[in-house]
Amino acid sequence: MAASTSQHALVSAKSLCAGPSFETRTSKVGFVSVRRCCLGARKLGLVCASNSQSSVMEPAQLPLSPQSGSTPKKSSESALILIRHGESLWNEKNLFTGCVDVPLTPKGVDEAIEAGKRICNIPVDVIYTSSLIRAQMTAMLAMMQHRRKKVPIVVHSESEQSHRWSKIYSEETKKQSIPVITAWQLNERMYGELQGLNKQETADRFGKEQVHEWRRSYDIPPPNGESLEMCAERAVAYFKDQIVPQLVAGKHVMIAAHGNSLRSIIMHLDKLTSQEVISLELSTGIPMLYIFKEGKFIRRGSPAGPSEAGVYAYTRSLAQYRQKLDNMFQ
Ligand SMILES: O=C(O)[C@@H](CO)OP(=O)(O)O
Repeated sequence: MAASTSQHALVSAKSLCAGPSFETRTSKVGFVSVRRCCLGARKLGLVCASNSQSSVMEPAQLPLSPQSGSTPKKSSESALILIRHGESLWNEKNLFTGCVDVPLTPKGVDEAIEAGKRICNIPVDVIYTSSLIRAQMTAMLAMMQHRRKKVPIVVHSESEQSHRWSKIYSEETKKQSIPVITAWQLNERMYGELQGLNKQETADRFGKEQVHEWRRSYDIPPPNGESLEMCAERAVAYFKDQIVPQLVAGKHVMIAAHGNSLRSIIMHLDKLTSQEVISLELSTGIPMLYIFKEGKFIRRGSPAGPSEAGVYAYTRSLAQYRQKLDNMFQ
């Protein structure tokens, strides 16, 4: 079932994204049970709401925003990479995690490194992560693999002092950096009174159906926690207000986040219904690539590793970027 539905996703996408350079492997897509894909043709709200982060960020360090008076590169396309964090210590123990701030396991570290190899030829100008360490570790470990070798630097916006104390005084050094913006809105959905409980024991105690309803219904929250709908409300609002303006400005964006905050964003990008999104499962550490062009999101599948044979999700401009890296680093 996973293979056939993933295949469906790719076929759907392929019909919209013409060209031979498309991911042909279906097993590594990281999605299962999605019936409708690559339909991100919805006009997005491109108005940038007030940006608490940008008020404390270095203009030279920052991606341009429409509010800054820069001219968006209208004809350009931007890459959007989504990565669910690698396995965490509580994934390994089968515990409900939610907003508890748990680090990666060694396997999760490896997954993040592998994810990085898969995106090492795709441009990244700005990184968004949740405020949770497992997403931040994933973003940093993945970027260590990037061929461009820019340094990801966490933007500290918690106070005027933290902004001032983390200032960089070299324009050249700034150019060789990638801002990493952390946002609680991208956090995993808050799992309420299930946080820290064992998933199997909870199913034994409350019944499989009840626990499945808490885990995979769209609008039924776990006790004192967030439903997927509630999580989507804050994650998608953040995506539209803060991240879309970067894409409109021609910036290439990576988001490292969580199963449910990313499902929310994918629901928005692929226009999935609430029925469709509940059967969408994301693998840990598998990057997903979208192209943002002329106000539309086009799903390009999951990039393959650089040493793997075969074609994948490149567009012409991504292929040119890869060529540039080949020229720079060979
Ligand atoms: O425990 C959690 O926070 C999440 C993600 O690992 O679990 P679920 O699979 O139920 O969404």
